[in-house]
Amino acid sequence: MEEDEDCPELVPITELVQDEQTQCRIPVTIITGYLGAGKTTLLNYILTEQHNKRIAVIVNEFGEGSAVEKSLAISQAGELYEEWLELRNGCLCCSVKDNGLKAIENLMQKKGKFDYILLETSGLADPGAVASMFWVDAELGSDIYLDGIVSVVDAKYALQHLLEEKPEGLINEAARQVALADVIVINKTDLVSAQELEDVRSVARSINGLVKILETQRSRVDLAEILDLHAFDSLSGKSLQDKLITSKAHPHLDKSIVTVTFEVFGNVIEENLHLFIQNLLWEKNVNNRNGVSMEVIRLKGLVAIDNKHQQVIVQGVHELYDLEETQVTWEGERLNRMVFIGRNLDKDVLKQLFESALKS
Ligand SMILES: Nc1nc2c(ncn2[C@@H]2O[C@H](COP(=O)(O)OP(=O)(O)OP(=O)(O)O)[C@@H](O)[C@H]2O)c(=O)[nH]1
Ligand SMILES: [Zn+2]
Repeated sequence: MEEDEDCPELVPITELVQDEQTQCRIPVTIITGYLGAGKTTLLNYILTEQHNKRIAVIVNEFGEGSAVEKSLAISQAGELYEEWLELRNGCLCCSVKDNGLKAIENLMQKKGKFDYILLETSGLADPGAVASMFWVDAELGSDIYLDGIVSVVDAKYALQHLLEEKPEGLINEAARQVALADVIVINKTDLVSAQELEDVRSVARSINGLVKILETQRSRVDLAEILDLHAFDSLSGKSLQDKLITSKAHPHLDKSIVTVTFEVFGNVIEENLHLFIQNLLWEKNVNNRNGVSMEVIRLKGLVAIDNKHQQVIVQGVHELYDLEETQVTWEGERLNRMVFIGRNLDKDVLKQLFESALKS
């Protein structure tokens, strides 16, 4: 068994600039996806695949009434272990805030550290809510951090789920899962034609312009494509406009979830940036040109704060957001990059508001 002090060994070279704190913390990847899409198949595949990580899997299913235990599978070098995770009220989603993470941490103390945690949310759960909870805890000094959100999509039924119109005000859960994802696994490709697959791809793309899309049968993915994404602590590299892979498909409904990005040079005044984000996420009083309130599901940004040498990352999931200073110092031009995924978004309005938060 490994020493508690050991860091995970598989640190990607590109991430070595990460702050040291992150390196000893344990990543959590949230696996989401519509009912029956192939989440459990994916987890089983990962657990039985040879890898040199000690991976803990937590399944967050609803509907077990007063159940107080959750199955927790731990795999190491292809060997499986079963553990039980005790949760006070049986629902991880509701327990994470108080004792869920504690339970995971206790278990780690008992069993030695895991290198990685995978958390399957039930098919109808809002992954944003689960993500937010890990995030909140990170601020309390937990040694667990959110690495990314992987959404499994059923190639056969995706279009039906994604394009289904919901009553006014309600958001389409399948679309929300795609909107929040850092990686989409389009599974069951054996059940559809090349054209159908292309349609699924392009609708997913029209919702989330930055997401990485993988295609699988029986959820057999390359683990390197879904683990260690550092999706919540980096927004680096190429220009957003290059990164943004826009789909040819036009969103099918006005209420569709879309991705909006822009880049602006300058220094943003921190206080103004908070106001801008809070109006958007909390007050929800930022309207598009048709006077409809914009609804942001996911927000990411790399910003140049006035008087700060370091690049700052902005992350938002639903109403929760934070600013985090990176170890990277601005060199040359200070280019702010923003990404918004949500409904009724208006790029021009968002960009203008951001520009008015800049130091003149
Ligand atoms: N044809 C086909 N069937 C698949 C594939 N992957 C998974 N399945 C089947 O799809 C069904 C659902 O898979 P699960 O992995 O249980 O899906 P899930 O997302 O965990 O389902 P819930 O937890 O109920 O939401 C199972 O019967 C799988 O055997 C695939 O690539 N092709
Ligand atoms: Zn499942």
